[in-house]
Amino acid sequence: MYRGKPVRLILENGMVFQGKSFGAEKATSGEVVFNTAMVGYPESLTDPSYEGQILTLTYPIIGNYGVPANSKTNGISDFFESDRIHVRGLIVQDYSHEYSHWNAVKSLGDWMKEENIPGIYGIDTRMLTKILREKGSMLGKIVYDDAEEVDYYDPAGENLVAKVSCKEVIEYNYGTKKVVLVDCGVKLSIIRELIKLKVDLIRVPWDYDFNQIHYDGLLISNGPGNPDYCEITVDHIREAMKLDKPIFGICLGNHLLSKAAGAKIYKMKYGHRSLNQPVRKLGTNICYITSQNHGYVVDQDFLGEEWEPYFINMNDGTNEGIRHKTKLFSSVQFHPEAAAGPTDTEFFFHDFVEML
Ligand SMILES: NC(=O)CC[C@H](N)C(=O)O
Repeated sequence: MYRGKPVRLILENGMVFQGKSFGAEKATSGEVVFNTAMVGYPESLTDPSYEGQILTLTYPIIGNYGVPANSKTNGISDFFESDRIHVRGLIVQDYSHEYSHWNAVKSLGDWMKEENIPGIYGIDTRMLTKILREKGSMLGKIVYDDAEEVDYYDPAGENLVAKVSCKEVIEYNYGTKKVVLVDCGVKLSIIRELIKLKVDLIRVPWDYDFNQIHYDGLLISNGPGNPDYCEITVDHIREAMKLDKPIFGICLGNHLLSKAAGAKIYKMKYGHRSLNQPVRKLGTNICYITSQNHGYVVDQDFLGEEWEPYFINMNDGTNEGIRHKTKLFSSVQFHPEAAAGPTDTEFFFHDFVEML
């Protein structure tokens, strides 16, 4: 049954898709990207790395398990990846007006209304994804027949990390070993993983000079947008490398450590956004199935000679991590904290804490 106002999705190449609205009734624009996961919309919507993007989901039935309460433990949300929705819009095939789940307290549409985020359904998202795969990620907008148009918005033109990073230092004192977490738009699951392992966590803004702090290990978080906006963070990482303390980076953290190691970053045609990306550990036949959400990737050909590629994507051969040949510096392009997705690579957090 189709309810909701008529609304259109327009791509920058001029293609128009007619659908119905759910969530907030407002026009929006952003970069249209697709995720092929079957579950995980509460996690994806609140993942700060989606800032500036309109997300389309290929799994056809969305909303059927509702949205959990924003309950918190020690001040940290139990089920979300940040304190708000970061996508600028959501495109789905069949929106479930009814939901059922032990953990749900509201519908996806009601949550999006509260957070002022529009959605469009009734779109063949698999067809749309084929178009995005063919032509590459595109800008797009969701517009109402009876309302004002909006301009295309290109997230690449803005420093999104500055928008989503914490504004001041936040401490989580759960242990003795001190870990500095550079918050470029950190997913809360990363913080939950580290707290579980009982470290003393110092979460600092993306541009904070953490080299003035005495710490045992440095973790560089995920985050949205073009890594070229984070040159100051790269400078701080380069400085930190002189200390020989363990450094680990996740996703945008892989881009930033790689830049500090001399590599270049480029934008992929349509990115990796799913919960089943196969990565192989180089020099072995070990393959992990990983959770991913990134549009930019490391060109490992420019890595300094003290560095080596660590993991490789088995679908398209792109870089999935780097490591220093002799020091405890490494980073991965995928998400060991999962959320959503497989927890097979969660051991990276244990390994990192062991090194401290
Ligand atoms: N999840 C992330 O950290 C994303 C990294 C980067 N913003 C990209 O899209 O490639």
